[in-house]
Amino acid sequence: MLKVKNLYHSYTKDDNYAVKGISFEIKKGEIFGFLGPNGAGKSTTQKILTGLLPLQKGEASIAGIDVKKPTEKLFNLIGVSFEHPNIYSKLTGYENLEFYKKLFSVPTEDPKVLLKMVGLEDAVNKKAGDYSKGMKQRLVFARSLINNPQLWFLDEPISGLDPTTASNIKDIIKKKKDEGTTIFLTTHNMHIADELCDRVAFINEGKIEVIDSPRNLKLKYGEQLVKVEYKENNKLKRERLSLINDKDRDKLNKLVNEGKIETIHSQEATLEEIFIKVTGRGLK
Ligand SMILES: Nc1ncnc2c1ncn2[C@@H]1O[C@H](COP(=O)(O)OP(=O)(O)OP(=O)(O)O)[C@@H](O)[C@H]1O
Repeated sequence: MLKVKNLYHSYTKDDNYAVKGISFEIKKGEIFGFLGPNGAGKSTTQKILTGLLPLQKGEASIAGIDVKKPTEKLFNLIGVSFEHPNIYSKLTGYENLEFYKKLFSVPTEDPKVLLKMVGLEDAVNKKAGDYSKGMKQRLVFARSLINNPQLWFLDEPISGLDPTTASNIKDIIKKKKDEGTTIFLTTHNMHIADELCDRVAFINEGKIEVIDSPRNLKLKYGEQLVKVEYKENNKLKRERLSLINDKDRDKLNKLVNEGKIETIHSQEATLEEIFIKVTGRGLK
């Protein structure tokens, strides 16, 4: 669905690159996470792919359409939800979506259905300028679905939302994936990446350091450990035991056979820990 090859971008049009030769592909129906700290080059890449910045160097195509020469056909295929809402403040939520709808030449969704889906049914006729920050974010999120996009760009879709709203937004993303939508998710929130993404790319200083599924990354870079609590001489003991180290495995087997274990938990590495291991820096 999306193919990117050797993409570069320089804001100063010299060899000072914000994006330094990145390549990746996203398959239809996949949720692909673009994970990296501030200034890594995530937004720059997303802006090139959505036609907001010109493609200076490299290749990119969406469903076979060259991003270098964006056409109406390409814009009909994509949806973009930005982190920082860009809306018409003087129009109501409903009017914002009605206006946006007219920009597409493909069948569009009913604005009221979309607004209800993101919990804005009571604010349909309220001026968008009077919406709270989270409401504006949900309005932009709903708006990005108006053309029922095949490739959906999401930039920090749950940042700053309360837990219930965030959970609703995550459910919508999962539902869209089940319906076959391909999703390019930009974030520095490792939890959402871990929960939603089929594969993630770690981007740092304009370069992709690694691309894999969260599960494979955990298996490859994480230590396989279990945390056990057990009683010995009437005292509660806690230990972290490796599943690959023979001595620790023997100890674990002994504790299991003797029936001493009170609690046991696997200790997987988080994506953030793996990111630090791979890039030598944190995600924030
Ligand atoms: N309009 C601009 N003009 C000049 N340099 C820019 C511009 N926008 C971004 N940059 C620079 O390009 C680099 C990549 O920035 P980018 O916004 O793509 O990072 P990001 O990964 O999206 O970060 P964040 O998580 O903070 O949004 C940074 O060094 C940034 O300072």
